[in-house]
This record gives sequence, structure tokens and C-alpha cells, in this order.
Amino acid sequence: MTAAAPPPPPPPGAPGAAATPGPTAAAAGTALAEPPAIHLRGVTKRFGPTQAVAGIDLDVPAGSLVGLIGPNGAGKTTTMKSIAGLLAPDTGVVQVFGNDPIRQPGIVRRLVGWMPDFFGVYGGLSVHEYLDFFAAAYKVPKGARAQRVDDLLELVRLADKRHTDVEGLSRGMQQRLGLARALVHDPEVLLLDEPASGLDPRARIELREILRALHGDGKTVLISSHILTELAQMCDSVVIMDSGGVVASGRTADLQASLFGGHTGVRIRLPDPSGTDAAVEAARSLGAAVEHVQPGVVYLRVAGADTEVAALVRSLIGAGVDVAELTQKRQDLEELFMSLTTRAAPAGTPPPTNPPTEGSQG
Ligand SMILES: Nc1ncnc2c1ncn2[C@@H]1O[C@H](COP(=O)(O)OP(=O)(O)OP(=O)(O)O)[C@@H](O)[C@H]1O
Repeated sequence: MTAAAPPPPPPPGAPGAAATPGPTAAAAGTALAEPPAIHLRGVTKRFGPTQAVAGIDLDVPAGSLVGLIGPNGAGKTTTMKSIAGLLAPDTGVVQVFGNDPIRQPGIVRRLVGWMPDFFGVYGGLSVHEYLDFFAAAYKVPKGARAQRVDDLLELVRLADKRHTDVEGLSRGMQQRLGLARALVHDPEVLLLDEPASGLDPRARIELREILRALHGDGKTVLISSHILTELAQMCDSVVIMDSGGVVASGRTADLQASLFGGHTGVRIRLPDPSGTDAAVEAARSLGAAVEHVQPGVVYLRVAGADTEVAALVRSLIGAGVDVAELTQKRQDLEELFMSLTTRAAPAGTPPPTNPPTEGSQG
């Protein structure tokens, strides 16, 4: 797993971190100075005839925001539950800052906040009482509890709902309350199982902003979804699962580039259509393949990913071309997902090469 952020030192609340030697990052191949927040090796889990998880290796560096993506039944929930210590794997190693969730449940429970894809709320409790109840259950000291609950309500933007019955909250608000519940003991690692499912676009954006704030605070966040674009917008890196295994992992831009023969689709919109020829020339001078041109809009493919797109921007500016908008072709992410997950397409099926259209741009 490529690091989404430079790993900060292990948190004080990670007792195993200092004692355990740092393992090697599975996908990135770089030696880590400290144990990753989450470390899985050869993890398997079977339910009767179903191989839910089939030998997963995964490292999530401390402080990173990583998306776990896969179609229904890929094994995401089973993987997350094994990290939270809610399920014992049949074989393999699971560690949270070097601690085994099954053998050291007390330590791991303190380190991990778990938000299930579905959680019940207890009617008859106000939002404040609900969080206070969980704060007490997590042994947050009585004197600190009221402040902790207030801070969480501010964070998840439910301060004005503190006296509302939890059953009276909208779906989006209940999701945010569930997030606050997962945070009540101030865990270092957050495991969020499909937190955006069933939310409208505004609620998704609000959730994304809260997660970014938590990421900014140095929390490690592993978030699952079966919608790749949803996670690509908020995560620097993703792990794609299918049929119980990891089929790809890394930064989304790198995954796109590697899958599409090292090319990135780009759309450039100009404020003044008279600059179109100059834009085409500047792009060609960099070796970009110009795919489609219309007045004021140029579609092209550059060899590489973010670095090469940045070079393209410099070249355009250097050529005196004003750019109103530059977008990387987001649809590639869906193509990536479809081509990597067997249920959607047989393994090895090349990604579809749709001609660029206005509607296909992200
Ligand atoms: N407790 C269980 N008993 C039997 N089978 C189970 C159990 N939990 C999971 N499975 C099976 O294991 C496989 C992986 O399930 P899991 O819930 O981990 O997938 P998922 O990727 O989270 O799917 P979804 O996106 O639908 O939530 C599925 O085939 C599921 O039916």
C-alpha cells in the first residue's frame, strides 16, 4: 500500500508500536521505521463453503486515508471486522500498531474506532445521551465526558441536535452520529464500513469534509465502499478487493496510469476558443496524444500520471494559453474497477476505450 501521507510517529496510545519491529510495506516495497497502523499478512476467513477472505496482505501507514473498494461480497466487511477484533481469522497475521486484535483485545479496542455499515440507534435517548452512554461504556472519565461529547457533536455538526431523539435524525445525521460514536474514545485508527451508503450528495460531501478533518488530525482511516469514484475523491490511495483477495492497491492516479498503459486522459477547457490551436501545439510538443478537438476544448492523453499532467499545465502556461479548467478523465476509475473485478468482467479483460464525450468527463 502506497503511503497516502508521511507516517507520523506512533501514537502514545499504541503500546505495541515501540516494542514491535516495523514490517515491510507489502505493495510499496519500502521499509517502514515504525509498524504500520494496520498490518495484515496471509489473512484468510471462511464461512462454511464461502471463502470470504482468501489470503490478504495489507499495510496501512499511520496517518493515511485509504479506501477499501470492492463489489458486494468481496470480503471488505470481513477484513475490517478482523482488524477490529470482531472476527478471528482462520489463518494469518492481523496487527494494529503491532497489537493482535484477538490476543490483545483491550489494547486494540482502545486504538480502533469501528463504524459498521448498519447500526441500530436506541429510541428514547437524545443525541447527547446516546453519545454520553457510549463514552461511559468506553470509560471516558466522568469529568471529561460532557466536553468530549460536545466536541464530537461540533465535529459531526450535530450540536444543534443534541436534545433531539436519535430516532428523529435523518439517515445522514444518523451516519454522522455513528461516526461520533466510533470516535468517542478518541481512537487512532478508524474503520468505517460503507459510511456513505444511502446518503444524498450533500450528506456525502459533509461526510467527506469530516473525514478530511480527521485525517488532518493525524488519524488513520480505512473506509470501505463499493463505489470507486466515491472513495477516489477523498482517498489518496485505494485497495481494490474482489473474491476475498486484493487485486490492486496504490495511489489512484498511479493505478489509472498503470492500467491504461501509463497514460492519463485529460480534458482542457479554454476560456477563449481562439487559443485552441496553441493548446494543441503545446500539448503535442510534450508528446501528448491529442484525441479530440473542438473549439475551446481539447481531449488528450499524456504518458504518465500526475507529474506529467503538471508538466502539461506548465507547458500550456509557458505557451501563453489561458486554461479555464483541466480535468483528468474520471471515468477511467470506473473502467479500472470494472476491469479488475471479475464479477463485472472476466479477469484480464482490457478496459473499454470509450471515445471522449462531454458526459464522460469527471
Ligand atoms: N457471518 C457470515 N456467515 C456466512 N457467510 C458470511 C458471513 N459473513 C460474510 N459472509 C460471506 O462472506 C463473503 C464476504 O462477505 P463480506 O460481508 O465480507 O463482503 P463485503 O465486501 O463487505 O460485501 P458488501 O459490500 O455486500 O457488504 C460473502 O459471500 C458473504 O456472504
